[in-house]
Amino acid sequence: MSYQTVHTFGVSAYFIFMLLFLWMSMIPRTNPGAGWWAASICCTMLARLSMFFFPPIAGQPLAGPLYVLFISLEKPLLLTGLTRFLNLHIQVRWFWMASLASVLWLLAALAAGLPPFARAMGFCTVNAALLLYMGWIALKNSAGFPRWPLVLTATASFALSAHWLSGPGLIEVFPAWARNGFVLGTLLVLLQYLSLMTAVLSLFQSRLIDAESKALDLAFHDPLTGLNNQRYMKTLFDQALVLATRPHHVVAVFYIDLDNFKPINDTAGHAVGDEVLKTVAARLKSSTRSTDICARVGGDEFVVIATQLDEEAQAGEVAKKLLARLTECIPVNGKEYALGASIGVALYPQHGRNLAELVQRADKAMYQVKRNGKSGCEIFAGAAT
Ligand SMILES: Nc1nc2c(ncn2[C@@H]2O[C@H](COP(=O)(O)OP(=O)(O)OP(=O)(O)O)[C@@H](O)[C@H]2O)c(=O)[nH]1
Repeated sequence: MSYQTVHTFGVSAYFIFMLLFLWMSMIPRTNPGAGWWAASICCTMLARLSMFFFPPIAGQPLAGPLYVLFISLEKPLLLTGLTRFLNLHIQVRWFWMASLASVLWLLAALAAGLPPFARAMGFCTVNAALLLYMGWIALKNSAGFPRWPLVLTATASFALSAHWLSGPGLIEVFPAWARNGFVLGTLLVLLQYLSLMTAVLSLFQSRLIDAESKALDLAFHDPLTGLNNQRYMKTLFDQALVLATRPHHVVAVFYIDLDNFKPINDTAGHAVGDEVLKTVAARLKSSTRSTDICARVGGDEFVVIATQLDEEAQAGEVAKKLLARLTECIPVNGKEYALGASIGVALYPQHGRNLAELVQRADKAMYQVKRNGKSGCEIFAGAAT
């Protein structure tokens, strides 16, 4: 591969990568690292461009300084991008100081008239050390981030580190390595940036999926107890009715209002009240079948729908079971809290043909229990259970 071909390929590939990183940095909430990496690959591209326009083989005085300048900017930008991506609290000024030290070394070595090998060795060692550090932090902090892209970043960084470290020695022994080394370097840099790009996109994708599932969860569930919310209860009830095609099939709606819940809030605090509500929800779930529907429809109000009962009498048994579970003491932070529950029951199809009717009648039956002194259960129309 000719000198021009190597650098044309490098510059073109870096340019495309730079555009992609720029694009990623503009997508809201993609990742703060992407902008830094757009800047760092821009420096790599400019470093290559300087080699293209001022080839050192033609003895151009600008080639070396421009290359050194852009590479010295690239490494701290690259590392800063990684610290932003991984949300690390590392003082990035050390990266800049290391890069500055490598440039100062070059100037001092030039002034002292040191041979090219010695000059290059100091500069390359600093770059190799920064890349080694980059690989190490990518590996060490990959938990909670896309693992395989970061392992690839670390691998490419370690390989590039070895490449920088061995470069001056190899060029001394095999001068042709100056060109072959650029081919290898270009491929490794591309691998490193490709892995970073994959990491940004994978993280973005997993955050999107998380946000979507959280939004869905909020749309269908009560955030405190995790039970279904009122809207989703209606959907589930409609689905249950479609399945309720067996003759004599009964669906029972239980409207549950906790008794004396307010005093718990007032004396022990809202946080304890929340824990009590969560325990109530867990007890409702554990006392019903997986095909039944449990929903929180108000502060201390719940609806349970038993979807697959064979006969009316079973509804009374379920109500008693729920009452017994809910009136057991609830332990929170080492203290026990006693609750009661008033439960009204309405049956499908006897008491209503749709959920609104059934809930309204179960609610009416629940109020009858409250009027009769609380903590009990009653089927709509006054039939005692
Ligand atoms: N901790 C907590 N309390 C809530 C929440 N939502 C509503 N509440 C409270 O629940 C209480 C419900 O009021 P009531 O039903 O009158 O209380 P109660 O003492 O059970 O009254 P009875 O039903 O007549 O026995 C109110 O004090 C609300 O502030 C919540 O999410 N968390």
